[in-house]
Amino acid sequence: MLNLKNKRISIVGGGEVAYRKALTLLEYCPDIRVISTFFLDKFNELSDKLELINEPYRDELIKDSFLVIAATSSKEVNGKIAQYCRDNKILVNLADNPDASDFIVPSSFKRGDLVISVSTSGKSPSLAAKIKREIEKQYGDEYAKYIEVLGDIRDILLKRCPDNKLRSKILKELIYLSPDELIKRRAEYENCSWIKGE
Ligand SMILES: C[C@@]1(CC(=O)O)C2=NC(=C\c3[nH]c(c(CCC(=O)O)c3CC(=O)O)Cc3[nH]c(c(CC(=O)O)c3CCC(=O)O)/C=C3\N/C(=C\2)[C@@H](CCC(=O)O)[C@]3(C)CC(=O)O)/[C@H]1CCC(=O)O
Ligand SMILES: NC(=O)c1ccc[n+]([C@@H]2O[C@H](COP(=O)([O-])OP(=O)(O)OC[C@H]3O[C@@H](n4cnc5c(N)ncnc54)[C@H](O)[C@@H]3O)[C@@H](O)[C@H]2O)c1
Repeated sequence: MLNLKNKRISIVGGGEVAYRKALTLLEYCPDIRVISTFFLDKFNELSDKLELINEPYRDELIKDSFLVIAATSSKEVNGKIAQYCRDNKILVNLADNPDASDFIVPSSFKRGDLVISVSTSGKSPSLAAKIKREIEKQYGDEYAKYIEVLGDIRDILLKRCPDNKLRSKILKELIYLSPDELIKRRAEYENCSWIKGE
């Protein structure tokens, strides 16, 4: 998982594929520039979150990017973008060429800080999306809160339980508690200064 919070991403293209990648990446990065000669109408709904540049691709427009998605309908333009990125050490994904990409965008979903991603390494994006839909049903919205409490308890243990073995044992057991038991446990740990074994 890359931390993209302080990085710029550029997406070239304004069609269905560019839109899908923009929606996914907005979950991780607040600085996204989209460059295209034409934009689907639904991009207007994201105009306060994305920088939309209505121009044909040129190298200058992506020069300060950390990561670039080449999603135009032109293989030639996508290839040109890939070449520029390679020459300038910018990570690049080509929507039409997984083999020439530095990374592949997986099918993914979030429940708060829980991120689940599925990839078929480019063999079948449809299968990746199907498996994601199956897993999505098993991990509902309640997991956002659940993972938050787990994170709180882990922070407390890192500060107040100096015994590494004990800490690791507790952390491994916590994930089998129900959400209510977990919340009780957080309150217990919050109220004691040092956590020791029985
Ligand atoms: C997961 C997902 C994420 C996303 O896009 O955000 C994603 N594709 C999704 C859907 C999807 N894409 C396509 C279909 C039509 C049916 C089919 O072909 O199966 C469907 C199904 C649909 O629309 O439901 C067509 C397609 N896709 C690629 C090519 C070009 C090629 O392979 O050469 C072509 C043919 C284009 C053509 O015909 O010209 C390439 C890639 N697509 C990837 C990701 C990467 C591999 C991921 C992996 O294998 O795990 C990779 C390699 C590159 C990349 O994009 O990083 C997203 C699911 C989102 C979700 O619902 O969760
Ligand atoms: N990765 C995937 O999941 C996936 C899925 C389907 C298709 N594809 C591939 O992705 C590409 C895009 O698919 P799409 O359905 O979004 O296509 P699309 O035709 O809807 O959109 C292409 C976009 O590229 C823009 N464009 C073309 N030339 C440009 C240039 N020189 N500069 C800037 N913008 C330019 C167009 O204005 C348009 O907005 C295709 O190559 C397709 O083969 C990938």
